[in-house]
Amino acid sequence: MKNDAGNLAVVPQTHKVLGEWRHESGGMFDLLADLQTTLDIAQLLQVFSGHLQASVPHEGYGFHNPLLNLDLEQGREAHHHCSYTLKLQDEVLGEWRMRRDRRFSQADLESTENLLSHLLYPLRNCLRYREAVCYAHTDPLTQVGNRIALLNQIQRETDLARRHGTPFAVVFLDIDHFKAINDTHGHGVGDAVLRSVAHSVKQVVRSTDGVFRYGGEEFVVLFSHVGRRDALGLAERIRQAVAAQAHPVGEDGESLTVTVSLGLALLAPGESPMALMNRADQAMYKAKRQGRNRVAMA
Ligand SMILES: Nc1nc2c(ncn2[C@@H]2O[C@H](COP(=O)(O)OP(=O)(O)OP(=O)(O)O)[C@@H](O)[C@H]2O)c(=O)[nH]1
Repeated sequence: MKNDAGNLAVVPQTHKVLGEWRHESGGMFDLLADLQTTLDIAQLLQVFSGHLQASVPHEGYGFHNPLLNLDLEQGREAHHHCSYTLKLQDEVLGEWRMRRDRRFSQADLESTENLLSHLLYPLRNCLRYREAVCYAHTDPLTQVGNRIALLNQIQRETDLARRHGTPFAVVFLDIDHFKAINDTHGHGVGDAVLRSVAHSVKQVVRSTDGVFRYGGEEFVVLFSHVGRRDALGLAERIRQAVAAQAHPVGEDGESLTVTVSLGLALLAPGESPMALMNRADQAMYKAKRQGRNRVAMA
């Protein structure tokens, strides 16, 4: 693959762009208006690519921002590519990549750069919006999804599972005797244990599976496309991973371990997300009654 452009920082050049783009297609004002119509990054890039096609036909494009975990790709692979680091007032917004079968000429690159300069402010708005949504859906202590995020996702996953006839499992997880950890070692250690349990769970599950803090010392994990046997295996792996983790409690190298009780429920025909969660919660209490540090099925 050839990079015809290299990595350039695109900065807004409104004047130059206005003149050239109006001359080339007369579509500049449509572009500016269309770029204001969405706060969704994928949609924004689609709109942008659609406008760019008129002057610089391309087979595919991508946008990457590792800090925000964004890796969007559209279209197909092609032999030639160009990429631009998009910057606005020293803030790196991400990298725009474009691919096509034909080599990019100097005029193509100039048109691309000109149009990209109009993408910067709308793109920054989208990124800010995404950050705000992310923040509102993230538990600040453990950095996993919070209860709002859970309720949104469980509804979505239940709908999808029902539509496609795929299995869907919910795990309720509660740290055993967590109050005693707080009482003995203080809330700072309790908080550290919560963070590290969340981390252990995330290490076990796929990145597409959702991990959420339901509240206090309770977490919920959603397993899409996972049947009963695999869900049981995953819940058991979570239990083992948490139990294997040592948590430092002082300066002298002292550490403690914790265990978790897990309740597992699989979506039944016609069941609501709330009913499914309740069954998983009840199964978790069953695991507690049976002696803790175990997985119980609903
Ligand atoms: N450090 C810390 N503690 C919390 C947080 N949220 C809830 N807790 C504590 O979690 C503890 C939960 O205790 P209990 O509900 O009695 O349950 P448990 O001690 O884990 O006992 P079992 O669930 O029966 O095994 C309480 O002491 C809460 O104060 C938090 O964000 N940080």
